Amino acid sequence: MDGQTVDLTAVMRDIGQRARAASAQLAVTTPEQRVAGLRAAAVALRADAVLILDANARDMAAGQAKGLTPALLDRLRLDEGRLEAIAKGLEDVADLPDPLGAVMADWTRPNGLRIQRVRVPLGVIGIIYESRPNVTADAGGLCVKSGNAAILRGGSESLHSSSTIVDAMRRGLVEGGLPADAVQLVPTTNRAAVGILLTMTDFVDVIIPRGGKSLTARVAAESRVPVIKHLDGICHVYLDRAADPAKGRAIALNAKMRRTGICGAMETLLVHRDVAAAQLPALIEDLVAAGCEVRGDATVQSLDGRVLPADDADWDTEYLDAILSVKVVDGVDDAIAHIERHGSHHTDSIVTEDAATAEYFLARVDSGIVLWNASTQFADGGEFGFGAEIGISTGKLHARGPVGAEQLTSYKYVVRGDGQTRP
Ligand SMILES: NC(=O)C1=CN([C@@H]2O[C@H](COP(=O)(O)OP(=O)(O)OC[C@H]3O[C@@H](n4cnc5c(N)ncnc54)[C@H](OP(=O)(O)O)[C@@H]3O)[C@@H](O)[C@H]2O)C=CC1
Ligand SMILES: N[C@@H](CCC(=O)OP(=O)(O)O)C(=O)O
Repeated sequence: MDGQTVDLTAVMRDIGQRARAASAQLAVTTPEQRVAGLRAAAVALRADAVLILDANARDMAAGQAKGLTPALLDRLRLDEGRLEAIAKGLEDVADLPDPLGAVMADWTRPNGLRIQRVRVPLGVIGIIYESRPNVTADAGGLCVKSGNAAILRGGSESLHSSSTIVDAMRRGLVEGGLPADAVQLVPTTNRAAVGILLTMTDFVDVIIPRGGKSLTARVAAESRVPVIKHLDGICHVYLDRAADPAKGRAIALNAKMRRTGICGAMETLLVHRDVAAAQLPALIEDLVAAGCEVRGDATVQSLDGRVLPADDADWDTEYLDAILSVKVVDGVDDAIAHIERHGSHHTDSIVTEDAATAEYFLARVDSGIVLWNASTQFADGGEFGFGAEIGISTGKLHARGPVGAEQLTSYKYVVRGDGQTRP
């Protein structure tokens, strides 16, 4: 619909109304129906492989013409293997334990009233995310599994790919007995549609923004719908005085270089002053050999001539690239203070053999995920056993860290009496 004169508000309200109706239907489906719908959606994705890959080739050609970086093109690209992984992902989500209807607490009051706290869907979830077609299927699938209707607004470069994925999913959902409108895609790249979505309080229960600074600023300024933030990851690894050098080396290299463009990649390495000279040279050697640019404070620079100077802006930068800032700190309190000041409450890790220092760090660093002797790249729903993820919540309300099907639910109280009235 891009390029046409359309009443965007009417389009978005129609999407909202359909989503609301679908969410009411979904909320009372059985676990078996949702499994059948998701499995049928996976079958439909496989059946539409040629169409989807064709659409993706068009997105890729436009992305190349637009000058997208290799990392962004890789994010956008589908092939048969990736498409199969997406379909398999839907089946994995289908096979997860059903999150709905679980009785979380159950008690009877002296007056005989029986009260149960029961897990229910959130309702309609609007998800705004980058040009990554697999997120379209993962997010739609997790919403359906948890009985929610999804309104998906993927990145503009992925519109053709995401449209064909959503078309296939909707057909599959219907074949499986679920409403097609359980998953809808905003059919335009016009960012005004995002603005409308953020204010559709009658139809949308939760907004999940998954992206960087520009999206953050807009959502903070305009959203009237409650938000579960999935924002930037300025993630740290702290090498403590009691760090095992081999673990530190392996973790730092993996945290930075396994995939540099993801939100869980380490952006700043903090090193205890007492071990900087002993541990940093080998670690910098590994990073440089792997193609990483290292920027550091004066002490770090003195240890290796290839280290470029870091300035104040580096500590607040999410490079999403093969660049790392390294800072020497005076101890765990200094590291925690740095993370509090410059981090983004996403994922932070300590490397140490001292259990007391590790527990001190884990208790005090205020991030969705805190790790001990493990890479920040484990910030991922799949790695947590959630089957897939919407992303990593960097907010504190409702859900923190990886958001899977269970995190897309709320609860309500079901009270059963036999005629009680309140005195
Ligand atoms: N916490 C998490 O789970 C995740 C966080 N991220 C973070 O996302 C960032 C990288 O993503 P990036 O490629 O920059 O994504 P962007 O923030 O550029 O884009 C994400 C989505 O937001 C939309 N958007 C961006 N700005 C606006 C605006 N002003 N108004 C309306 N819509 C807008 C984009 O639309 P359009 O296509 O029009 O640009 C796109 O759909 C990093 O900071 C990364 O850490 C990424 C993945 C997961
Ligand atoms: N959590 C996922 C990556 C999510 C993510 O950051 O995606 P993107 O920024 O689109 O590359 C993972 O660890 O694989």
